[in-house]
Amino acid sequence: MSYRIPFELKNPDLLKYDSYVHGEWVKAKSGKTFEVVDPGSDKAWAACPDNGAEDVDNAIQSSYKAFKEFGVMNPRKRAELILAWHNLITENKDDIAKILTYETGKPLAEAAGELTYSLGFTWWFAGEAERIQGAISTPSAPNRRTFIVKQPIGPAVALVPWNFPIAMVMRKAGAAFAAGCTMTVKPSPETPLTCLSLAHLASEAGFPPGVFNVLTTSLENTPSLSEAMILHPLVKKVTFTGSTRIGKLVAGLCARNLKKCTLELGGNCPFIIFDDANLEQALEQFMALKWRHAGQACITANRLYVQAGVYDKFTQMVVERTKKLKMGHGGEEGTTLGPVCTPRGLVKAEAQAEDAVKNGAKMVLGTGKAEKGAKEADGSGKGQGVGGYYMSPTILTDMSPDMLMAREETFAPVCGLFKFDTEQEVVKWANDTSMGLASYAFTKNVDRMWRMLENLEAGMIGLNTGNSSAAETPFGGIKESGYGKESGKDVAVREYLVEKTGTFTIEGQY
Ligand SMILES: O=CCCC(=O)O
Repeated sequence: MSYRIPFELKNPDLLKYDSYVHGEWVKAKSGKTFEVVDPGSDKAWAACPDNGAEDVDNAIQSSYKAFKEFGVMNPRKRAELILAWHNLITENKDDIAKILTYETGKPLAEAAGELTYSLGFTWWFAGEAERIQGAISTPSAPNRRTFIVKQPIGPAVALVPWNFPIAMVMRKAGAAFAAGCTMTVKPSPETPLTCLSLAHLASEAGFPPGVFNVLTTSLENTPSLSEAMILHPLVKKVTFTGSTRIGKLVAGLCARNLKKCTLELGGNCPFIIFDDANLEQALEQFMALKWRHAGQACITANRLYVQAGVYDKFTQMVVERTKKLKMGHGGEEGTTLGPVCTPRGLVKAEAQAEDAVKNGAKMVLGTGKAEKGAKEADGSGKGQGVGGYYMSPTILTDMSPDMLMAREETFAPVCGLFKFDTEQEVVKWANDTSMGLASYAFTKNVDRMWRMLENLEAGMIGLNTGNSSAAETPFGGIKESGYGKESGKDVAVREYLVEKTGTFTIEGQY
């Protein structure tokens, strides 16, 4: 079947439809393919190999073969390769952003923003490659010195989500390549093409065959392919970003052979606004965080807690600003809110909104229902009617802790406001979740700010700040949001290293 590509690229070579193994573009052994669909129109526009477990050994053997050389390559050379990749991605930024929009639905400006964010990783990890250092010390036993050397752990596997498919690949691969590890990536079935464009540019940048492999697959084959990748004896490290449910399965598979793994899992992040907050500042930060990718970020503001004294005012502010969003196809000029990436996302969001209303919440904006075709966010119906997985931004007030939206990640453009009275009460509610990815607090009281940093249970705390993700800062959760860090100084690369302790006896020295 042939497909019509719904956009034009300056560099059409970026569009690759086969998997990438050992420097070759390859098909699945079964010959099967699966379709890539534009969430903004519900139309398939490409197809990629539907790899299964039988395709794994070839890719991992290649990764292992490449590791033998890449793992001992001089760090300066690895840094140069990462930088060459960085420069090529920069040159092709606009084109890759377009592919991203037609895979994920996110508006072009946001897609370009993801590219800028992602390029932070290649820039940062090019620097980190040369800064991997051991340690030396003098133990209590006489005449001895101990030292620690760090070495790449071995071939790694990355299981990558669809919501930030470029950033997640570059964050994981950047750290792996800096450490000297090779990586086989399994992109999400929704977003294989951006990953393949990165593979193409990695090859142009001069990475040796096998350093960066990509195995694409369908939703149906994802469990068996992932399992085969994780369990392959030559794989020494697994990194996964996705739901807590799947994260637990990944951790279980890794545990069988004591394989090191990094898990970046779900969030259920509270966003707390105290009476003494600067409401304009809080609103700016909230708008950017909450509606980013139609609410589909793991660190999104999932529960909005507003103190009683400013609750009504802030509700009105957030409703007025949200009405100005322009919902539509991500590729259309001026769109600020795209569709969600999958129809299943809409089903979950509808159920959550319905549950909230049934339990006493008031819907003050939107419908909480999927709609066909893009409309203005104010419900005026002036949209383009293009089909796709749309829900106009929905705001609910009078939320309570027993509702589904308080307990689960929403991952859609639905926002619920909870009213609270005291700091003690809100901290209790905020922490009343098995998740611990990010939390946000807005206050101008310095003592309270510090208490929030210490008392909120999350791996990342935004203080008068919404999104703080950046290559320079460690990213990662606590509790059931996972373990291990990505990005940041030393900690991210350490996930791909083993440490060896050497002990040396010196004659004639103290
Ligand atoms: O959704 C997960 C990643 C979001 C981020 O890196 O800021």
